[in-house]
Amino acid sequence: MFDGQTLNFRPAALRQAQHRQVLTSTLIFHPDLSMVGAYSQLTASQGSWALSRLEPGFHLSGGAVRPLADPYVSRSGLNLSKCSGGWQLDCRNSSTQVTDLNGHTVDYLQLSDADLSDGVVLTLSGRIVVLLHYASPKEPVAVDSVPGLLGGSDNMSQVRSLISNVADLKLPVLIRGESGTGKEVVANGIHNAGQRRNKPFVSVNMACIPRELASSELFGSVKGAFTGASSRDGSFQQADGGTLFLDELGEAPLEVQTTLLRALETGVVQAVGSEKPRQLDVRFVAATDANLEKLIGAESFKLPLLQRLSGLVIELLPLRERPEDFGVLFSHFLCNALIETGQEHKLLHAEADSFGYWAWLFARCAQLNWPGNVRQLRHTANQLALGLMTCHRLESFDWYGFVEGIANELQIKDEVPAEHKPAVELPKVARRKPRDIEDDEIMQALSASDWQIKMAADALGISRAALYLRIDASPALQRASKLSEGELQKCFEQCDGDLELMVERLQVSKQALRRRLNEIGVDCP
Ligand SMILES: Nc1ncnc2c1ncn2[C@@H]1O[C@H](COP(=O)(O)OP(=O)(O)OP(=O)(O)O)[C@@H](O)[C@H]1O
Repeated sequence: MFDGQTLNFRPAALRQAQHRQVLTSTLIFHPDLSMVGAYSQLTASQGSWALSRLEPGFHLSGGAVRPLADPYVSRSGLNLSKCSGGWQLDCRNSSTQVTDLNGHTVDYLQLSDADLSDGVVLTLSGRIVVLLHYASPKEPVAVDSVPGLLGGSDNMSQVRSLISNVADLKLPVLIRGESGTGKEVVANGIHNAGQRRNKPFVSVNMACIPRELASSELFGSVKGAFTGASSRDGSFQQADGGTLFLDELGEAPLEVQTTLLRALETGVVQAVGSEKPRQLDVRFVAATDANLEKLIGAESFKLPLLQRLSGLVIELLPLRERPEDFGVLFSHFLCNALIETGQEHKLLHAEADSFGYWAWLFARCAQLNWPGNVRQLRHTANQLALGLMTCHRLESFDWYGFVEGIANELQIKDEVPAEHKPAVELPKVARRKPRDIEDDEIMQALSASDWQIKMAADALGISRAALYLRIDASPALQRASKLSEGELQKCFEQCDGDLELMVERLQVSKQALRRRLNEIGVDCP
């Protein structure tokens, strides 16, 4: 299959500019029926760049590539490499053609500093997505040195070397970063990279420890210590010899902070009702997305606790500030989700002509400059895999609708602009007659789209109105607007007002449910 076609970036086309920069590209491509997330970098002696004429016929001089099933992408993976003719990028396609997202063939592309700061997305021959952007020069760190932690950005490389430096020390580590940036992954990485890896890793959500039970939750209790007390270990004893992960540290009630601080300062713990203090060997890793300094100012967080726990502070940047990690993470989550739902053939063995759908999707999602967090990215990959379950063929999936849905969810105002139609022709979903669709399929589509009527209707290839009619006609399906006040009240109480849970139980659209609850005067967030 590989025909050795190569894109050639001629150094002559690299324009002079003021700043020394490193251009980094994330490549997602599809050689010989396997998909690869690769990472490469090209150093310019001086700034601004132009991608030059594309001349097929050069040979590959990059390193080996690894299949997506092994998500760790090595720095020695696919490289832009220098050869006598210039810079080369293996494209592995017989009709090498670079297109921008408008589908126009790009023969010569000049990128300004501003373009590169924002990030530029190109699709090559409908099967490779290149995300070009600036990054600063860095020392290579083995990308797989911390298993489970993906990404080759500066931030991830720095986190990896910090983890390696402290893994075997008992130094407490405080991990800071917005929600969903991977703090727990890092905490696990610290534990697994060190000598404690075969000992327990105990995670405690500090927000969930009731203030009146702080001591017994953390240090355990002996039988009869208080009414109903049984003899049990607390989190400290459970983590003896291993790591205690104090998650959501900023949410810990003050009483819990005091109890914790006392144990950290004395180095011993005493089970409630016991006379005997115990010395334990516990390594502390804490995580928070809270502004602890502000909390200290407001006297709701204790400064000495912060000082005790921040032997080393690891800062995780949000994904929007390290766009080069997007491709690797998305392809990893997507591949896992497809494997879990038994659909890996749709990606790993996709027909060559349908790979354009994936390339388009990656390009569009990369172009959203992913304002969400890593967890949302994983959720999106899962949603996509579920959505695809109702489509036997990739072309019958509503790719536009899906990306629009993501944009809405992430509150990105601009929808896919008309001029950003995909480089590949995405046929519209084949329209179907509503009566030809079984209730089961409707149920699956609704469930896969989280009961979002538009998304489900698009996936089924029928109109929204037709879907409502089918729901009304089927005894197995229901609409929020048709639920009785009593039914709603009961479910609201049973679910403690948790809207997500109610949607799951009642199997209706969230928006409609919220509307209906408001109608009957139930306050819901
Ligand atoms: N660098 C990464 N490599 C692989 N998976 C990641 C990475 N970062 C985050 N994830 C995945 O994203 C999801 C959220 O990560 P995690 O729970 O560690 O975030 P968090 O910062 O602890 O979130 P929170 O503050 O809400 O507790 C998990 O599924 C995790 O596996």
